[in-house]
Amino acid sequence: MLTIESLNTYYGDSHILHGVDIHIPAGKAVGLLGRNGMGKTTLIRSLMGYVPAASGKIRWRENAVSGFSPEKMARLGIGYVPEGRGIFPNLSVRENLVMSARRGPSGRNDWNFERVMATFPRLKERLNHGGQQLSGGEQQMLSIGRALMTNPDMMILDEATEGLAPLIVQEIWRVINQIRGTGISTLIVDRNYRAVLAHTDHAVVLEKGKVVLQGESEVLLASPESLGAYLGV
Ligand SMILES: Nc1ncnc2c1ncn2[C@@H]1O[C@H](COP(=O)(O)OP(=O)(O)OP(=O)(O)O)[C@@H](O)[C@H]1O
Repeated sequence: MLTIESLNTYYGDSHILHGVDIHIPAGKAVGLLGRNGMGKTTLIRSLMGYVPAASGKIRWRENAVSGFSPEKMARLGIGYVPEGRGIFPNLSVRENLVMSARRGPSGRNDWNFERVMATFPRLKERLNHGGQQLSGGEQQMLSIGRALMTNPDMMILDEATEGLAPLIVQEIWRVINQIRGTGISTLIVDRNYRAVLAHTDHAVVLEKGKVVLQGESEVLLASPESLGAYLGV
């Protein structure tokens, strides 16, 4: 569904991504692992069009989409939940959700307001609160809810559980599981490598902007020593 080939990205003179290849098949969940600063967020920002890649190819459903804007990538069906949450703090929970609502590119419309409410009961109790009045966990749920309201075919979640209380973290993973169960492909970055491996089909490890290890998540989870060198675990 999404294929990245030989991606090279720079910030100024700093060469951050070195020929990265990643494939995310339709309906599959892929985890992106690596220590801080290894290029995970840069990879996501490059593929979404926030940071232009210097070279390489990005294909979505067999179409070349390299150089597309973030808006265009979102319209193609990629829901992005950025690190640090992308919500409108001055709008209410309801407004944040309703303004994101649209049919997916393939016509799917099953993620509507009611379904998002059913998925996040906490948000239902906060509908008229402003985005800035929410707790960190509620903001994260709202950010995921907004992406779901666009009826995407793929969701990208960057550090969705960062800084949240354990119960809320569990709740977020529950929702990620649910999203996965509906056939939406996912690309997941999270510091908790065990949780990532438990919720994905395949995982890719980045070190200094290079893919240094990849494999089936189940296999990597069963032999974490192979990850040790790269994740410091
Ligand atoms: N806007 C920027 N300008 C210059 N360098 C940047 C910028 N953003 C990130 N970097 C550098 O690019 C490298 C990769 O950062 P990136 O945020 O992609 O890593 P990451 O694996 O997502 O780590 P983290 O978990 O800390 O977010 C780091 O060396 C970082 O300092």
